[in-house]
Amino acid sequence: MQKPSFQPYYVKALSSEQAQLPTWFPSGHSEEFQLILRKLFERGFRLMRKLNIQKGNLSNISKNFVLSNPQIHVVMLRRALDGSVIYLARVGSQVQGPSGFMHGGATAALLDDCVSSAVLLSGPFAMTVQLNVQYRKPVPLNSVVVVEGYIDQTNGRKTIAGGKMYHPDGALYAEATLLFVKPRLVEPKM
Ligand SMILES: CCCCCCCC/C=C\CCCCCCCC(=O)SCCNC(=O)CCNC(=O)[C@H](O)C(C)(C)COP(=O)(O)OP(=O)(O)OC[C@H]1O[C@@H](n2cnc3c(N)ncnc32)[C@H](O)[C@@H]1OP(=O)(O)O
Repeated sequence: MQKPSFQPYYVKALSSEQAQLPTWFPSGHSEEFQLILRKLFERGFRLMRKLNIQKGNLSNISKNFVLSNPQIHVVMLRRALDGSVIYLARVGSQVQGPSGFMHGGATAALLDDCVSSAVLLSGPFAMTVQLNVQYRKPVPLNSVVVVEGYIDQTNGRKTIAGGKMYHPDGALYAEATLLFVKPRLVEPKM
C-alpha cells in the first residue's frame, strides 16, 4: 500500500507547534486517517490543558460564539501550503436541531467561522455578506466533524470563499459558498 505524503499544518489558535495531517486531507479514508485525527484531537486537548484553556475561559482568546462555545470543541489548523483552515470539531449534545442531529444554523455558523478564519488570516479584515449552505447529510450530535475553509478568489474588496464539512471518514455533510466584503473606510467627520 502506498504511504500518504505528509505536510505540516499549524495549530493556530492554540499554539505555534506543528501538527501533521496528510496533504490529501480530508478525502474519505482508512483507519490510518482516523487514527491521525484522533491523535490530533488528543494533542489539541493536551495543549489546551497545558495552556490552561478550558472551554469556559477560551473567551480569553476569543469571545467568538463558535470558538468559545462550550458545546463545540474546536482544534484549529492552518495549512501552510495554501492558507486554508481546518477545524476539527466535536459537536456536543445540546446543539440539536432535528432530534439527534445538529442544528442547521450551527452547521452554518461553524462553516462561516472556519472560512472566515481562512479569510481573516490571509488578508485584511472582511465580513461575510453572503452565506449559501447546501446540507447533504444530517450531522449526528456527539460526533466529530472536519471543516475546511478556503479562498477561491479575491477581486478588490470582494472575496469569494468556500467551506466543506465532512465526517472524519470523508463523507460530505455540508458545503458552502461565501462572499466577503472588506468594509469601506469611513472617514471621520470634521
Ligand atoms: C483581523 C485579525 C483577524 C485575526 C484572526 C484570528 C483567527 C480567527 C479567529 C476567529 C475567527 C472568527 C471569525 C468569525 C467571523 C464570522 C463572520 C461573520 O459572522 S461576519 C458578521 C455577519 N456579517 C455582517 O454583519 C456584515 C453586514 N454588512 C455590512 O456591514 C456591510 O455590507 C459591509 C460593511 C460588509 C460592506 O458595506 P460597505 O458600505 O463597506 O460596502 P458596499 O459599498 O455596500 O459594498 C461593496 C461591494 O460589495 C457588494 N456587496 C455588499 N453586500 C453584498 C451582498 N450581500 N451580496 C452581494 N454583494 C454585496 C456591493 O454591491 C459592492 O459591490 P460593487 O463594488 O458595487 O461591485
